[in-house]
Amino acid sequence: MSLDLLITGGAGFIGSNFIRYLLKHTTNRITNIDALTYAGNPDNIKNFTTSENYRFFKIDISQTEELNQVFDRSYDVIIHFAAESHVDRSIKNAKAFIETNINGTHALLGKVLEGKVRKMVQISTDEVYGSLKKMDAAFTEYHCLSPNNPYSASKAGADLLVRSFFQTYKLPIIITRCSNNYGPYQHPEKFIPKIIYHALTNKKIPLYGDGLNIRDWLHVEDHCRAIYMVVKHGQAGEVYNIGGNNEMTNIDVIRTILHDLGKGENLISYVPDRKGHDRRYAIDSTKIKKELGWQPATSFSEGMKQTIDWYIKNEKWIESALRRSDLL
Ligand SMILES: Cc1cn([C@H]2C[C@H](O)[C@@H](COP(=O)(O)OP(=O)(O)O[C@H]3O[C@H](C)C(=O)[C@H](O)[C@H]3O)O2)c(=O)[nH]c1=O
Repeated sequence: MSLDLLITGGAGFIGSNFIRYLLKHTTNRITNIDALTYAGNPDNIKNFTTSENYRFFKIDISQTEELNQVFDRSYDVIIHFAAESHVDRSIKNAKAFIETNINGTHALLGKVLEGKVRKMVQISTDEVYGSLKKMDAAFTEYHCLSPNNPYSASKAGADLLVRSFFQTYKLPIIITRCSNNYGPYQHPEKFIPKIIYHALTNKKIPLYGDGLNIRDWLHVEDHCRAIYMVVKHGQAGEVYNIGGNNEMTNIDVIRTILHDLGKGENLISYVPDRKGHDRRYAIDSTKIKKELGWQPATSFSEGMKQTIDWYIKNEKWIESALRRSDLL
């Protein structure tokens, strides 16, 4: 059965990959809304317009009048990707993070409360759990939230609002929390595309602190497949962690990419640490594996080769993304 889906933030990295996944594997009707800020890139969605199941509106979710425009119909599911997501930007100025991530989520919850949507999936992050010490176990869905930077605090705030709407109004809402994504169409301010672009153009690669912070890397296509399983089969009120099972130190990520590109380690430049830099993220994804039968399918070495290949072929895309963000 085809579903009527409302996707927020569908011109961003994970959102646009999710729509690509839907157009390839399903016949669902898709309404994509995105504010097209620096990270929501029209280039990411330009091929979608040929599909008759797809429509796009430039909308800021935190502006209720703008949001009303797409409620000319009701939806089966909202899949809520729209978010300010770069930790370094949130440390400089958190205002947009509060507006989009908290007020925007609140505005969408209002639409679910009005009965305009049958189900909502809130796309969140493992950063809301805070940081783990190296030897600790991974975070499960039942860990308390302990965010350490303004970005993760804004996502935790949104998650708690979502939870409260489930508890108070019994609305059919689900939260997913992923680890660090990588793959095509990721904004080059983020670690992996930044390393690739700097290596390709022989620029120094800034490595924060001692380079031993650990992230768990998840290929974006594995993530999109997991989200669609949650859309179809997830239980209201539940949280599902989605991890890549692939923890690496930042220095090892850089070394892998430099090696794949045949570049030397002289490109690495140790720079002062990010303020409040979380040491390690790791999540336990047993729940989604057991309950929904999801598994990550892409190994890091294979996913990284594909990803590097994509950025090599799309160097112009990287430069236009940097220009849109005043970074070039
Ligand atoms: C940009 C940059 C980053 N780093 C380090 C900082 C982190 O330890 C690691 C990854 O950084 P990035 O900013 O790409 O991602 P995180 O801060 O882990 O957060 C990301 O993954 C979570 C799940 C989200 O939810 C965020 O939205 C997403 O941005 O590389 C450097 O050493 N140098 C750099 O130039």
